Amino acid sequence: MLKSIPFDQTHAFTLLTKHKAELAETSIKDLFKNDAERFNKFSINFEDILVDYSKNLLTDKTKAALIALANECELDDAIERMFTGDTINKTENRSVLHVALRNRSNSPIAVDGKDVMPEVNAVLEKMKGFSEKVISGEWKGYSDKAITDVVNIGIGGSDLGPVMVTEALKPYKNQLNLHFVSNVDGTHIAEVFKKINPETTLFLIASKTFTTQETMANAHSARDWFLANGGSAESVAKHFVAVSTNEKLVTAFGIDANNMFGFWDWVGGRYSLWSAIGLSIILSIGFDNFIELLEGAHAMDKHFRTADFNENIPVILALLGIWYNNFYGAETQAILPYDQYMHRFAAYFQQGDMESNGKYVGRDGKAVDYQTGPVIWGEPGTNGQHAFYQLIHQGSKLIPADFLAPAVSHNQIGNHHTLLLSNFFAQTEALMNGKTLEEVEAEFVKAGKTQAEIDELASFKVFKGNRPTNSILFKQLTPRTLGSLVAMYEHKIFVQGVIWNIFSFDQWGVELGKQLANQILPELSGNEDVTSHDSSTNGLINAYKNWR
Ligand SMILES: O=P(O)(O)OC[C@H]1O[C@H](O)[C@@H](O)[C@@H](O)[C@@H]1O
Repeated sequence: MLKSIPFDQTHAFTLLTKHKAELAETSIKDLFKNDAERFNKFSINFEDILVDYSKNLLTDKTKAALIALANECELDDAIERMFTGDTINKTENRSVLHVALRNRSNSPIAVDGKDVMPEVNAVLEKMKGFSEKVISGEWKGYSDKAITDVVNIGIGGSDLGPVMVTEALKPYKNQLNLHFVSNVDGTHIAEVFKKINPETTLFLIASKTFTTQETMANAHSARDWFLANGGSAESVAKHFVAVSTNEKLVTAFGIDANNMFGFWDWVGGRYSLWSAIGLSIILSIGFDNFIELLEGAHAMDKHFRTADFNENIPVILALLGIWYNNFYGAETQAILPYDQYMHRFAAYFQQGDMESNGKYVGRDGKAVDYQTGPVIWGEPGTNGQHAFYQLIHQGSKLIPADFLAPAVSHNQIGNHHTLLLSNFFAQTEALMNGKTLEEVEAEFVKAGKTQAEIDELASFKVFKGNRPTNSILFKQLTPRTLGSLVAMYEHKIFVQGVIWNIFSFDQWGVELGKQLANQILPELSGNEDVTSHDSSTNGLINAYKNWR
């Protein structure tokens, strides 16, 4: 079990608070001027990934103090506990073993004394056999036609990972058309129905619990649609498979246990794309590419578990996040991929990070009085530049940002990629350097402006700079590299949770939402006015009843 170590009572916390005051007059720009080795010192190469964290408000002393903080919070011990199957998810009494799902070395990992690797490998083999049949056309629908379309029905962790990865790895895609239905809004599934043919469609019902209201509603509507459009009860087995930990409910729904791909309660929903939840990924890019994804994640796992904290990418990124979040009052973290294929990457980590570290209760059961998880947001560059970067450059808030980009594009069209990357390089430089009043005035003079015009306008064009960024440059967005990048962020989140002294692997806040919706549901039938809530909720429900 993880110890409770209140983070703000550590010696390192006090040191960092003092150290922040020492840095008050320091700019990142000056740190570069005074140290020719800064980039080499504060960047890490890992396989085809280069993580440059030199454009941060960080000196050797800052780094040492942050690592001292990690040590004082016994991060080493926490990492080992995760990798060896300790029940670190205390509030649900579970191990946290997404690392076992991609444990390509196959070394034994025990939960309650039993090695989980044979089961992990058995499910992978089952998915391999099944996906090969579907992709090759050997798996036939009820009218003996090959499958052309796959519809993944799931939400949260049973949707976001597969969506993000299948989008990111589109260049590796085969002929199957992938669709994702998550929202309980009937519009989502209705639009998919317009595009598919029941004879050639395979539905994957993906739900860890197989109780999630949205997913169950969509699954039943899919089956109703299938039966109403030519399918029969006997042919359901050819068109519906399930991905779940709950065999009982899967069979109760009418899906044969043979058509179920299992996983285990030690896989958190938001960490489940590596499990059978990845079946839609396998169907989209093939089993071998999925294994590459796992290999990439496994390589990052090994790095995280063994590298000295000074050179440990997830640890460094996590500590930098804590530095800004808890010592500079930053409330958000932007994730900005300069790769259109990664357009769901930030959305994916909204769940990964905010569901994990959006907690105010410490591991001792008491409320913490410091900030925990940041608000995660972002869009691909350069779209973001023309939307919200104004606030990052000149707003009143400090917004630490991760910039990610591939050196080689999958689509070599004209000079698009050099244009894209020139923006990637320019933005972090500009965020750091800013623009002084003198520089702005010089520009005005050059443009022939009068002194009166300069006096009136110059201040608006000043950029303070000193805005911290990480640049994560990688060779190309391959399955292996994507696997490493996702695992890198997963472990970053883990490290932050350990240091903030919270439990990162439960999600009671989401469970509350599920209960509340179920309470109101019966009140929405009938025409009588509802009076059981506050006047706003009553008023809204009753207005809805009048209009529908
Ligand atoms: O896979 P399930 O069980 O349908 O859960 C879907 C999602 O439900 C809730 O929002 C949370 O528990 C998430 O972590 C989970 O990913």
